[in-house]
Order: sequence, then structure tokens, then C-alpha cells
Amino acid sequence: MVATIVGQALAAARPGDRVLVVDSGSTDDTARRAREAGAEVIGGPLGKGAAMRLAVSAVDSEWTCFLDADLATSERNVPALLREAAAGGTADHVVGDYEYDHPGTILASTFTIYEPLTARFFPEVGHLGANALTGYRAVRTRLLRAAPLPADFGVEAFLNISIALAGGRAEVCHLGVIGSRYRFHGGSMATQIGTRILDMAEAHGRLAPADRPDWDQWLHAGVAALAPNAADQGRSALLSRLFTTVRRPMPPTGTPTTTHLTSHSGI
Ligand SMILES: O=c1ccn([C@@H]2O[C@H](COP(=O)(O)OP(=O)(O)O)[C@@H](O)[C@H]2O)c(=O)[nH]1
Ligand SMILES: O=C(O)[C@@H](COP(=O)(O)O)O[C@H]1O[C@H](CO)[C@@H](O)[C@H](O)[C@H]1O
Repeated sequence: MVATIVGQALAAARPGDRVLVVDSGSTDDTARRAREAGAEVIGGPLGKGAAMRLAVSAVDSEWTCFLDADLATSERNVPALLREAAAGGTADHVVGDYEYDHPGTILASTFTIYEPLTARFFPEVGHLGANALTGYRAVRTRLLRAAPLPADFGVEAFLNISIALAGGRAEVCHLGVIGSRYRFHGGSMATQIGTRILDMAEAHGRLAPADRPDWDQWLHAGVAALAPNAADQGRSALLSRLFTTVRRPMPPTGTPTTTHLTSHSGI
């Protein structure tokens, strides 16, 4: 499967570009297939963000384009569309939105975990399309070096938030219909996304540490609601369950502590 996206990247590449595949602890034939397709392959640790971090340390181009390995079909060349948007506009971060080839696909953790938490704690991120956690995006490389990327699936939430906080301008680029493997990660992906946002909210003084257990509980309950449920009969039942989840009240939030600010104020 990796050969498809490598072929697209090679077709989109310009002189000086590198097409890198980080083989992050895969146990299948990914490395060989990627090499045979024409990519440079570097061995890396398990974890999506860890793989992306390694790639960032290996490039020196102005832009870095991230592409998921499991693209099976697409109407147009995905990296070429991302490059075009990056080169032709004023954005620092191009977020690739796309249609799934299965029209019933519901991005459950995106809309029950990522969207509500980001809207609550980081409203400056704004709306980044229907698939804000997309694995297809281009970022100005200097913005990727400001802080190490988290090792897990919280990496896209981290990018959306940290680039917005740094004043980077995001733009959504439409990639058409993409066919890829879709799997439920047993809640671990949703937990990683939510935990990353809550960690960042605490680190940026937007969530008081004393309130964190209530938010962890809110996250935990949301993740539990995402698991496939035998009682769901079709898409409507699943959606209805997710809507109930989205509407559950968020914990009240106290004022984050600001003692470090007053102690430096000199007043
Ligand atoms: O340890 C990992 C896990 C994932 N990935 C990359 O992250 C993408 C998305 O992961 P996955 O397909 O498991 O998630 P999904 O897109 O189904 O939510 C994969 O295609 C890989 O390119 C990776 O590099 N290392
Ligand atoms: O499978 C998908 O399309 C989503 C997750 O969908 P959900 O909202 O968890 O159902 O995965 C995206 O988000 C991950 C975490 O940010 C990224 O790493 C994937 O590349 C991206 O496809």
C-alpha cells in the first residue's frame, strides 16, 4: 500500500526535494516496498508522532509535507495539491481535507473529543475543515522545530494548536475523495488526542491543575462512548449516541493560577 503514496510523492517532487518514509517499527514489508517504490527509508520508533519527529530532524527544506502511508486511492495527486496550496498562498500550515470513499465514515474522536476540547481551550485554532486531524498536511519546517512533536496520535492536535499559538496561518486545501484503510483504535487514539489537548491547556495556563481530574473524567467518558456498540443499528444509531456524547456538560473551570505573573509584576 505504501507504494501508492510514494509514487504520488515522487511525481510531485521538484529538484532538491526528498521523499522519505519513516518505517516506524512496522512488522510487515513496508520498508522494502517503500524502497522499491523509490523512497529513502529511515528506521524509526513506533508511534506516529515519533516517526514524524524523526522525519523533521532529517529535512532542511522550507516546507515539510506529511502523508499517511495507507492511502489506497485518490482522484488527484495529494502531495501536488498540498504543494500548490503552500506555494501559491500566504499560509504557514496547509491542512488537507478530504472525502472518505466510504460515505458513511464518521470521524468519531474528531468531533466528540478534538473539536469540543479545542473550541473550549484554544478558540484561536478556528475551524480547519471536516477532518482537522488529517494526516495529509504541509507545514513550514521552522514551525515544526519550535518544540518536539509528541510521539503518539496526539501529534496532529498538537500541530493545529501550537502553530495557531505561534501565529501561524492555516488554510484548508481540498483533496477530493481518498480511499484508505480505516480502523478503530480501541479508544487509544482518542485518549491520546484528548490528553494532548488537556496537557497543552494546562501548560498554557488555560486549565487549572486542580480542575484536571474532572476533565480527565470527561475525556474518559467520551472515549468510552466511541467504542463500537452492538446495539447500534446503522449509522443513525451511532450518530445519535455521539450527539448525546457531544452534548454532555463540560466541567466547570476555575480560574487558572496566575501567582507566577503577580510575583514578577513588581507591584
Ligand atoms: O506507529 C505508527 C502509527 C501510524 N503511523 C502513520 O500514521 C498513519 C495513520 O495511522 P492509522 O492508519 O493507524 O490511523 P487511521 O488513519 O486509521 O486513523 C499511518 O498510515 C502511518 O503512516 C506511523 O507512522 N507510525
Ligand atoms: O482515522 C481517521 O481518519 C482519523 C481518526 O478518526 P476518528 O475521529 O478517531 O474517528 O485519523 C486521523 O487522525 C489521526 C490522529 O490525529 C491521524 O494521525 C490520522 O492520520 C488521521 O487520519
